[in-house]
Amino acid sequence: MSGSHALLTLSGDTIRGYRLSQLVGSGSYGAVYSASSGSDVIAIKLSCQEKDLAIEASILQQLYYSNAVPRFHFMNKYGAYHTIGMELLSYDMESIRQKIDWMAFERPTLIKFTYQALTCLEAVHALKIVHRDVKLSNFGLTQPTTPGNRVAVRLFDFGLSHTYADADGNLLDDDRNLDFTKMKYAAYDPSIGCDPMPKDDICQLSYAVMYAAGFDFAQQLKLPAKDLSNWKGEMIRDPVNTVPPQVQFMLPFYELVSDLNDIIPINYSHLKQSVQDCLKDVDAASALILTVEDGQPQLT
Ligand SMILES: Nc1ncnc2c1ncn2[C@@H]1O[C@H](COP(=O)(O)OP(=O)(O)OP(=O)(O)O)[C@@H](O)[C@H]1O
Repeated sequence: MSGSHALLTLSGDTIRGYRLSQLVGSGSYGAVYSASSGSDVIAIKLSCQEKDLAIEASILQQLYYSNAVPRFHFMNKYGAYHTIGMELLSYDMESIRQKIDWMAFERPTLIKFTYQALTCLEAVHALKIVHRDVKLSNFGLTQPTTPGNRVAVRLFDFGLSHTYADADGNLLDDDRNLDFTKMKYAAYDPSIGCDPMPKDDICQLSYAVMYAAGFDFAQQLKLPAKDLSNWKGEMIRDPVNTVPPQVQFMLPFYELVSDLNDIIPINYSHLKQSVQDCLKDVDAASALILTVEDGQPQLT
């Protein structure tokens, strides 16, 4: 059995007093289980990638009170695996998208999601951390709270993240030397070899939003490298004529994203206001509501 396959068959094992109950997700190097100890239910992520998991644990700890990421519980070693215990989220945004009509969120949902996702990134960037792997499947929702089934957006999977500057603002290298030119959904600058910076997280968010709106971003990523790069460049040079029809209504946001650079500090209030301006009759800061009927989630 390969190491990664073995990661998927650990239901029933106990880690730090928590019994792994159900596999809730898996990625290239990790598996995530729901796990319980009495009435306490959490998520436990297991991975063989020691360094990535240590970075992720440290970042979740730093962001504990931010309401931007799942709450950190513990880090542990379990046989050959490294583990993180954290708050159990409900759905991730991509798995909801796959289950809803037309595989596209409605405009008010897109607006509320984008607003909250920006708030998450603002908290992350405030600590001089850049996520570098922003995509729809890396945003999750908290467990619904009663009354009303309100949920909040959380950013997770900090395996590729990096603290890019110290407290004095000196830039810090990442000795993992990750190559972001190979990441299809990288923002334009990293795709041509620049180090990913906070504005690139926001650019990746803008790609995630068009995908969430029903634009066939997966097909776009299949373009020859040169064409894909040209398209990303055009999104910056000429958003009016490049932003896909599904998110033309969010042009105020895309225009601001195209103006971001690494010199001028990001004005998150301005970005959030631009999201609000896209749909004036919806309060972008109002809560998202998650309902599930016959296994079919709805996010409004
Ligand atoms: N705290 C959590 N609560 C519930 N589910 C989670 C949680 N964290 C992650 N998941 C689920 O597990 C999946 C894999 O998690 P994660 O993305 O952190 O692993 P990874 O191996 O780093 O993945 P990737 O290959 O995308 O980098 C996610 O897509 C999500 O569905």
